[in-house]
Amino acid sequence: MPFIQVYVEPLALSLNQMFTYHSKEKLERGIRVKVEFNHKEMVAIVMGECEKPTDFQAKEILEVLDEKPLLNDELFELAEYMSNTYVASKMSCFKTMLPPSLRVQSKTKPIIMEEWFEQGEGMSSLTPKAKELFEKLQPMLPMRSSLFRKQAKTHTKQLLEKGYIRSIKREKQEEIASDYEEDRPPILSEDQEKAIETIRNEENSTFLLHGVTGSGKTEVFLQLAKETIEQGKQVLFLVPEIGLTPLMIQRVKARFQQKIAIYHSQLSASEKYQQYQMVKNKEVQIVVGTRSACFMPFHDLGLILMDEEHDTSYKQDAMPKYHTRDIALFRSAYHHCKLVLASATPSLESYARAYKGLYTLVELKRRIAKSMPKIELVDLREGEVEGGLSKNLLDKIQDRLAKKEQTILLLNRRGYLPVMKCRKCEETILCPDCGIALSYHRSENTLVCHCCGNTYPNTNTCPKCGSHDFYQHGMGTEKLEGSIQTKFPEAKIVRMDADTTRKKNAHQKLLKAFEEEGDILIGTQMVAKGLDFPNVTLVGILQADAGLVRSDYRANETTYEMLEQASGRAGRADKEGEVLIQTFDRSHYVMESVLNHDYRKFFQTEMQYRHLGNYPPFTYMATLIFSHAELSQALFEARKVKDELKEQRVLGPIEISMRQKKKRVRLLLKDKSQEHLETTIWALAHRYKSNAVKLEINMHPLMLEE
Ligand SMILES: Nc1ncnc2c1ncn2[C@@H]1O[C@H](COP(=O)(O)OP(=O)(O)OP(=O)(O)O)[C@@H](O)[C@H]1O
Ligand SMILES: [Zn+2]
Repeated sequence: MPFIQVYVEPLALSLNQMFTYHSKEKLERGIRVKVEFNHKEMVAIVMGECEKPTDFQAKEILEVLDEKPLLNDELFELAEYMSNTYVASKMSCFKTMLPPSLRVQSKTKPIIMEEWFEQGEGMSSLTPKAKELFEKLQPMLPMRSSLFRKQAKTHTKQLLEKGYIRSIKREKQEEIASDYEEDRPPILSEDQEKAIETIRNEENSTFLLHGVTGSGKTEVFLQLAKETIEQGKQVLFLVPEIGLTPLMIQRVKARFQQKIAIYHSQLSASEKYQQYQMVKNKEVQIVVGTRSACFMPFHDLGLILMDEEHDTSYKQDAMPKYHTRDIALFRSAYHHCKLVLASATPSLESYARAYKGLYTLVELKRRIAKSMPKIELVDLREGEVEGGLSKNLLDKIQDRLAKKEQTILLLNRRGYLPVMKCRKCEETILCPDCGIALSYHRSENTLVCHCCGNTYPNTNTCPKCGSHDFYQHGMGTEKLEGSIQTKFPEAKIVRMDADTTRKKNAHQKLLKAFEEEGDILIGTQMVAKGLDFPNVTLVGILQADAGLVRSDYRANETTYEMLEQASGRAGRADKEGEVLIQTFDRSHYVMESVLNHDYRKFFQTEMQYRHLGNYPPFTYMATLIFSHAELSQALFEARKVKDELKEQRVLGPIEISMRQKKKRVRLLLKDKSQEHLETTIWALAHRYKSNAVKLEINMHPLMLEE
C-alpha cells in the first residue's frame, strides 16, 4: 500500500512543502486527488511515493480525480525551474502551466461531446440505395454523424438499425482559425536567404534575428517552420499580444493550409482546453499564441519562433512572474531545438548576449520594399500647436486624406482626460485603493484607475470643495479621436486601445475596418507593433517623450522601442513613408537614434548608462515590496531586511503607490550572481509567508512599480 506525497492548496500556506497521504492504489506523479486538509476538502497534486511516516498517522486520500497525469516529465522539470527562478510556489507554477479547466482546484471539465459513427457488424441485407451509400462512406469511418447524415440522409436510420454503423460520443475538437486562401512563398531577398542559411546550419541553438521594420522577418519564420514541419516536428510561434495574433494566424494558415492550435487569453475555458488537447493528442504541428502558449504540451518540438522578443507583455505580472523568453530557452534546450528571437528593436539583454556570442546574431539590414521612412522631429516648444497637434502634423494628415492614403496616430494614453483636477481648490481625484490620479473616460462617463482597473461613476463634482469646474489639460486617445473628427469631419477614424478592444475578436474587427475603409488609426502602443498595411504612409507620434520622464531604469529603452516600432508602420510597400515625432526634447539620444534608425547607437549609449548605474544586463535584480495598512510597519520590515542584506546592493526603501488601500514600500536588490540572489530571496520568502506585513517578490523585473 503506497504512501504518497502531494502538493496542496492553498498556495499561501507554505511555499513548497509536500504532505503525505495514504492511497489504496498506486498513483502516478501528476494525478490530482482530493484530500482532507485542515478539516477541509482540497485538491492536491501527487508528486510521488514515499516511506510510511513514522511520527504520524497519514490520512487516506478521498478521491482520485484523473486517470492519467496532467503533466509530463518535461513540464514537471519546468515547474521546478520556474519555482526556483521566480521564487514562486510549485502550485502557482502548475496552475500557470495548465488551461483553466485543468487547474488544480477545478473539478469540472468543460468537455463538449459530439456524435460520431463508427463501423458496426451489420449482417442483414440492406436496400440497394443504402448499400451503395454505405459502401461509399465506409472507408471514411469513423466520421462525424452530422457529416454522415448529410450524405446518407434518410438511409442513416436503416444503417444504424441494422448495425452497419454505431453511434459513439467523442470529445469535440474545434479549430478556431478560419481558412485562408493559399499563399505562395515569395522569392526571398538575399538577406533573407542568408539569414535562413545561418539559422539552419549554425550549431548554436539560440538566434537573435535583428531585422529593421519591414525587412521580412516573418517570411524567415515561415521558411524555417516549413522545414521543421516537413521533418514531422512541431513549431511554436509566439507573439506578445492578442492584437498581433490575427495577422500571424493569417500568414501561417495561408502558407501551411493545415490545422493549427491557437492559444491566448481571450479564449474561453473550453476553447483553451480544446486547443490544449489538440496539441497533447498530437493532432496539430503548429501552435500560434501569446505568452501562455509557451506551456503547451509538445511532444516533439522542432522550432520556437518568438516575434517582437523585446516586448514587455512577455513577462507575466502575477505569480509566478515568469518571462516567456526564459521558458522558451528552457524548452528549446529540453527538445534540442532552435529558438529564434526576432525584433527590429531587440531588448538590451538579448542584444548584449548576441554581442558576446552567446546567441548568434542574424541581421536583415534593409527593407523589402521601399527604403526606411523619413523621420522628422517636431519641436513642441516652437511653432503652432493646437490641442496637442502641431500645424505640421495637421497639414500632413490633410494631405494624406486628399491622396486617399492612411495615417496612424500614436498617443500612449487611453481615456479622455488623464487627471481630474479641480480649478477652484486644486484637488485631484484619486483612486481610493491606489492613491493615484483617476482618468476620465467620457463615453462611459466614468473615472477609471489605470492601475487597478476600478471604475467609479463621474459626478463631475470635486470631493473637497463641491465645485464642478475641472481643468481640461492633457488628453487620452478618446479626446484625440474627438478633436481629429471635429477637424476632419469626413475622415473615417478607427480607435484602438484597451477600451475598444475588450470584447473578443475586437482587435481583428478594428484592424479589418481600418484596412478596408479607414483613413486614420488612433491608438496607444497597440498600434505601434507588427501592423503591416501597405497604404499607411504617415505616422504621427504625439507625446513622444511622455515615457522618458518615468524614473524607471528601462524608460529610455521602452520609449526607443515604441518610437522605432511605430515609425516602422509607415511606407512598408511601394509608397514612401513619413513619420512626425512631436517632442519637447529633440536632442535626447533616444530621439536621435530613432531619427537615424540607428539601433547600434542606441544600444551603445544605453549600455553605458546601465553600466554606470549598475543596472541589467550588468547585474541581476529583484524588487521586494512590503505592504501593510500602516506605512510605519511596512517601512520597519523593509529597513530591517535592508540592514540584514550585506552582500547585495540594496536601494530604498521608498514609498510607492498603494494597492487595495495598503501602503507599499519598495526595496531594489542588485547582485552579480543570479544563484546567490535566488537563495537570499528564497530565505526571505519563507520568513514572510505568514507575516502581517506582506512581501511581494519580483525577480528580474522589467518595470519598477512606482
Ligand atoms: N521576399 C519577399 N518578397 C516580397 N515581399 C516580401 C518578402 N518578404 C516579406 N515580404 C513582405 O514584406 C512585408 C514586411 O514583412 P514582415 O511583416 O515580415 O516584416 P517584419 O520584418 O516582421 O517587420 P516588423 O518588424 O515591422 O513587424 C510583408 O508584407 C511581407 O509579406
Ligand atoms: Zn486603483
